Formats: sequence, structure tokens, C-alpha cells
Amino acid sequence: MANDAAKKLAGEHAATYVEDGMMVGLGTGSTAFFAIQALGERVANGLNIQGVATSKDTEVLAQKLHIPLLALEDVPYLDMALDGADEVDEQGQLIKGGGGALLREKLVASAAKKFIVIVDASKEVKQLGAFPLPVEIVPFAWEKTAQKIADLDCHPVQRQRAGKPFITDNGNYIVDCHCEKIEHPAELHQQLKLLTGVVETGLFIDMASVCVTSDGQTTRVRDFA
Ligand SMILES: O=C[C@H](O)[C@H](O)[C@H](O)COP(=O)(O)O
Repeated sequence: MANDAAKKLAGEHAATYVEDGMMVGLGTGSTAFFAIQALGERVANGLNIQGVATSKDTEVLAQKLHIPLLALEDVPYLDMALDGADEVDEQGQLIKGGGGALLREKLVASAAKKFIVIVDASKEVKQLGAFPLPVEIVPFAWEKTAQKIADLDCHPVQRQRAGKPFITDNGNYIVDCHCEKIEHPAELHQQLKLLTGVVETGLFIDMASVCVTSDGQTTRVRDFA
């Protein structure tokens, strides 16, 4: 993959923020993968951390790397969470959920004192929305919920996998909203959240503390805290 070098560099840099004794949220996706792999190497060399996984896939990866895992409900807070994103704007607002893990990712990031976002340079945008916004909805009468989302001019399309509805780790559906331009991300998030049937949106508003971006050669750190 063309962006793998950038994802690796950003992921490895993000992993350096983790210190001994921390409880760390472990993100989901191809960029978070590199951060988790770097943490696994540090754990093999004696780093003492405990992780909370944001998806079943990440749980499997962390177990393979012998990173001790906790359940989110068993910890009062997390010191830090590391995760990728699908888009990051200049204010640090995010679209996440391209991999379908947005609900657990948001729960984990909300519990963290510091949320480190890791992206390759192609994810940096002036305005959110070119990437279709994932919205997690309950399967019951999902078309009704999708219609309410469509009424907000969000152009939802049910996510499919192998010709069947994509099912999240929480047993829900995802609709990907082809907004093209999201002028007011916080307002749109609020409007969507008010719809019965919507579980969570992929808009992560005012959550990122730091964004680590790489183009494969250099790494840039932006502080949003
Ligand atoms: O649900 C998936 C997550 O929000 C990912 O963090 C996001 O889609 C970015 O994934 P990737 O690093 O694979 O582009």
C-alpha cells in the first residue's frame, strides 16, 4: 500500500507517547495497527502497560503481541488512547468509522485523558465530508432511521459486506453518509444524535488532543488540547 510507510512512521511516533504503567486505549485500523505493533515490541522489551481494545480485531492483535488487556468498564479512566482517523480538519475535528469501529472507539477515546490521532498526510483536510460519514444505527426498522438521516440531506447508504449488511461489533448497522461537505460538524453530529435509531456518529468533535501526521518521510505533530 502506497501510504503504509507514512502510517508506519506516524504510528511508531505515536507509540513513543506511551509511558510505563499507563492504561492505553488501542485503536482500530491499518494506521493504529502500526502503533499497536510498536507498543507490542516495547512490551516485549519490558514496557509495563495495560490496553483496552476498541474492536474485536484489535483485541486479537493485542493478544498476539502479548499486550495485557482490560475491559473498559473495569478501569476508572485511561491515560491515553491512540487511534487512526479517516479525515482530520484544521481544528482537529475528525471523521472516524471507516472500519466500522466508531462506537467503541468513541467510548474508549472519551475515557482517555489524552487522545492521540494518527494519520498519513492524505487524511488531512480543510473541510470534513469528502470521506462518507459513518453513522451506526440499530438494525430494527433501519430504513426508517436512514430516511430521517436522508431528510437531513446526508445521503445515507447502507454499508454492505459480501452482499449482506455490515454488522458492527455491537450488532448494529452502519450507513455511510455522502455529505461531500460538512460545513458545521458539531451541529450535524447533534442533529444526527437526536434521531431515534442512531446509536453514534463518526464525527469526533473536540476529542483529539494531538494529531501525528506523516508523509512517509517526516512527521508533524499538531496539538489541539
Ligand atoms: O472504524 C475504524 C476507525 O475509525 C479507523 O481508525 C479509521 O477508519 C482509519 O482507519 P485506517 O487507519 O485503516 O485508514
